[in-house]
Amino acid sequence: MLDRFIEAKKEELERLRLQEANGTLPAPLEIDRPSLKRQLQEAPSVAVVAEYKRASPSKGIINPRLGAKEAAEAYAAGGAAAISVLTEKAHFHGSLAFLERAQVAGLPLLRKDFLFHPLQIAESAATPAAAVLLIVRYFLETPGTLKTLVEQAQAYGLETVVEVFSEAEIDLARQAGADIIQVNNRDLDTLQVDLDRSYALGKRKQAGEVWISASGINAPQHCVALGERGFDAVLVGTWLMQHKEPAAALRYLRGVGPGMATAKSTPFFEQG
Ligand SMILES: O=C(O)c1ccccc1NCC(=O)[C@H](O)[C@H](O)COP(=O)(O)O
Repeated sequence: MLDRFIEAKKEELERLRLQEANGTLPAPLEIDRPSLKRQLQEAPSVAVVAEYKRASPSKGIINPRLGAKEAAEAYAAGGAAAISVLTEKAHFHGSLAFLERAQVAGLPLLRKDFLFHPLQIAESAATPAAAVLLIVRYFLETPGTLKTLVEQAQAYGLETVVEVFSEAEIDLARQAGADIIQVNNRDLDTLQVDLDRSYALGKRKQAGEVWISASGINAPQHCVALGERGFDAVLVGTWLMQHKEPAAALRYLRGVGPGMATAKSTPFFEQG
């Protein structure tokens, strides 16, 4: 699957190379980007990063009628700590323009895409994104490139969310300087989700890191269980996008009703 995602990026990279050669690459936005890390760290309970996702390889079309601006407003009203925006076009029907529209909520924005080239990071810096996603699996043979991209993003004032699937990938993420680590519960080949991956890998969290569990989260009990294992945040897309009232769905998920607090605790921390 990851190879298919890279293949779909060929045209985009050609365009970016041409823009660089012509001197028409968009300039970095000179704005104060809110910190995703701080926002997730300071949340009193397990934070929700709510995702704007119109379609996906696992579900096909999810909800093309909900606009990015409307979704962002609903997510903010429902208490999201940050918003993830899928910008990948070919498989997720995303667009960079969605980042501009989602900006209305004033929350940190995560650009979710398949990013592996410095020009894609440069292009991200021209958007209001606060952070970009980097998937360790793309850099198993070239861990130096992951480090370079993390540093390039930082130089632009962008944070990085570094996604892992295994213990070995956590080590690579740390070697690259990652301090926001995301465990993806979805197998990128079979597309099956299994929260046990987060439950197992959560034990590797170290002090000073922010951890996010992503994919397949659709119940307050998931947030409670992940909070008990030290996760600072959950990232939820499909379930919120499918819901008629995303703000209400988000409140339900966050357990803001009586007796449903999703406490954050750190019982399984590794010694850093
Ligand atoms: O969502 C997919 O089908 C998918 C397939 C292959 C690679 C990535 C995929 N999703 C990207 C994501 O990281 C998810 O959108 C995110 O974790 C939210 O997941 P969910 O709440 O299950 O929509």
